[in-house]
Amino acid sequence: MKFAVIQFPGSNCDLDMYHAVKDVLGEEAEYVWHDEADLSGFDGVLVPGGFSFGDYLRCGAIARFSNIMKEVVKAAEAGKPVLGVCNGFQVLTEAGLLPGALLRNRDLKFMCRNVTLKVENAGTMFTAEYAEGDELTIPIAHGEGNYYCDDETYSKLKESGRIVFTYSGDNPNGSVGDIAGILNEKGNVLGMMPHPERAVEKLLGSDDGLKMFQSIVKEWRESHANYA
Ligand SMILES: NC(=O)CC[C@H](N)C(=O)O
Repeated sequence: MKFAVIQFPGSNCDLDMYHAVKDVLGEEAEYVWHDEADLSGFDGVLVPGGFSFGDYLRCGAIARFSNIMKEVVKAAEAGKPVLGVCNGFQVLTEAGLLPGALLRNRDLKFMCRNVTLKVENAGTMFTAEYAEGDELTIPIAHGEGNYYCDDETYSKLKESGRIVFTYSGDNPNGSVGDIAGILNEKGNVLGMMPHPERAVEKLLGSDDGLKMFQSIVKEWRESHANYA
C-alpha cells in the first residue's frame, strides 16, 4: 500500500508519520508538497500535524486552500482512506471533509502529554484491529484541540458510530462529548487530535497507535485482493 504524507510549510509531524508507515509498518510512503496537484498514484492520504502556515488566522484555515487539498477531496470522494492527525484534523474540518471545528483548549494552554483514549467504534477501516472499549495511551500536542459541533451534529455523529475515539476519564481540552476523533459519513476520512504515529514503538513509550495503521493496511489489502 502506498501512502502520501502531505507537507505544508510549518508541518512538523510529517517525519513521524513517514517513519510510522515506512519504517515501522513497512509500507510505501512518499512526501507530497502542498503545491503538488496529483495524488492519483497513492492508495491512502495522511495529513500530518504541525503548524501549517504558522497557524495564522486559525489552525488549518490557510492550508485548506493549498493546491493539494483539491486532490485530498478527490481521494476522499473516491473512497481512499484519508487520515488527519492534529493539525491534519484541523485542516480536514476547515476543508469541510469533517464536521465541526477545533477551538482553543479550554485552559488556553498548549498541552503536550500522554492521554488515555477509548475506542468507541472498532468497526471502521481505521480501528478494525482494536476491540471496542480498548484503552490506548497516545500523546497529544496541541493548543486548539477543543472539538466543537452543534447538538444536532453531535447526535448524528453519536447515533451513526462516527465518534471513533473519546478521551477516557480526563478530557484535556474541553471537547464536546469528550471527542478525540471522528469519521466522515462514508467512513473513509478520520480526523483525530492525538498522535497515533508517535505511539508505534515501545521505545516511544507506547505502541498503542500501531493497530490503527495496521487496520488501514489490512482493510486495503482485503479490498484489493486479487485471487485470479
Ligand atoms: N501538533 C499539532 O498538529 C498542533 C496543531 C496546532 N498547531 C495546534 O496547536 O493546535
